[in-house]
Amino acid sequence: MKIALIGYGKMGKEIEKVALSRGHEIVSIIDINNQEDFESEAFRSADVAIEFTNPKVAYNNYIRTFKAGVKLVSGSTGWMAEHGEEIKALCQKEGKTLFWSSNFSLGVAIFSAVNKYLAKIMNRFPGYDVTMSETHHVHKLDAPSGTAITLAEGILENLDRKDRWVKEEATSADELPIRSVREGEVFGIHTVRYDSVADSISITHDAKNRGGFALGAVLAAEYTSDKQGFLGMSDLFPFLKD
Ligand SMILES: NC(=O)C1=CN([C@@H]2O[C@H](COP(=O)(O)OP(=O)(O)OC[C@H]3O[C@@H](n4cnc5c(N)ncnc54)[C@H](OP(=O)(O)O)[C@@H]3O)[C@@H](O)[C@H]2O)C=CC1
Ligand SMILES: O=C(O)C1=N[C@H](C(=O)O)C[C@H](O)C1
Repeated sequence: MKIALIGYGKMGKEIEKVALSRGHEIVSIIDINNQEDFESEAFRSADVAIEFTNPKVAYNNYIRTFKAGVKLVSGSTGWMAEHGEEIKALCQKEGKTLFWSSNFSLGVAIFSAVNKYLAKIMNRFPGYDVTMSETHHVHKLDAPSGTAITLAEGILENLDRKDRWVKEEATSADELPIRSVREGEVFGIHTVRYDSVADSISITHDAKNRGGFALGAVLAAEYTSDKQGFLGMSDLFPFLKD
């Protein structure tokens, strides 16, 4: 498969390694200094573009990729609140294609399913209150992490006594607090914790490197090459749905 990379930072370089190891060809690499390449023949020849940049530029990259007629996989976080509805509509009504996930690692796909199941169970156990925390490297621009927001949404959909997530501290019982820590070069740790007066139950995903995110992104690209619409991990792994 012919793959274009948009963003050649920590994730772009990791994805290049995984893509080459799986027999794919990298036909174009777009970073901040060669934006004109969105119009290049090489970029247009890609079966799929994989985008990992930052919250501020991701939306613009999506629009330029759609204009070039190239299918897109993206892991950029922090853009969804502002542009999510428009991008979904372009995919669902205008024939564009984006596979997006806040976290491409297979471990987080499994963790998300367990998180939703645990939240459902906790409807029967009102003595437990839930909190979340996420820890990442100091270079990260967004907080809470995209993964933490997705996990929080999974809890809100399934646990009746919580209505919304908030940053850091809850001020009422219906709020789900997410604490964000930035330290060193941590790849990404997410914990969901239920506390009662008697005990606590925690589930944690701890990424050991960026290889898992990169593998998931390349698997998503392989899946997306002959699909259309707004896609996510529940399309790639339908057996993890509910
Ligand atoms: N979904 C998932 O599984 C994962 C998601 N992420 C997310 O992916 C994103 C990228 O992470 P990471 O690779 O660690 O970040 P990096 O900062 O290491 O890489 C981002 C790259 O994008 C470049 N860039 C900046 N602006 C543009 C632009 N307009 N067009 C093309 N490239 C541009 C940057 O260049 P320069 O440095 O010169 O600005 C940099 O090389 C973040 O939003 C992060 O949260 C990260 C890991 C996993
Ligand atoms: O910026 C990162 O590094 C990561 N970002 C994603 C997120 O915001 O959840 C995924 C992963 O945790 C690494």
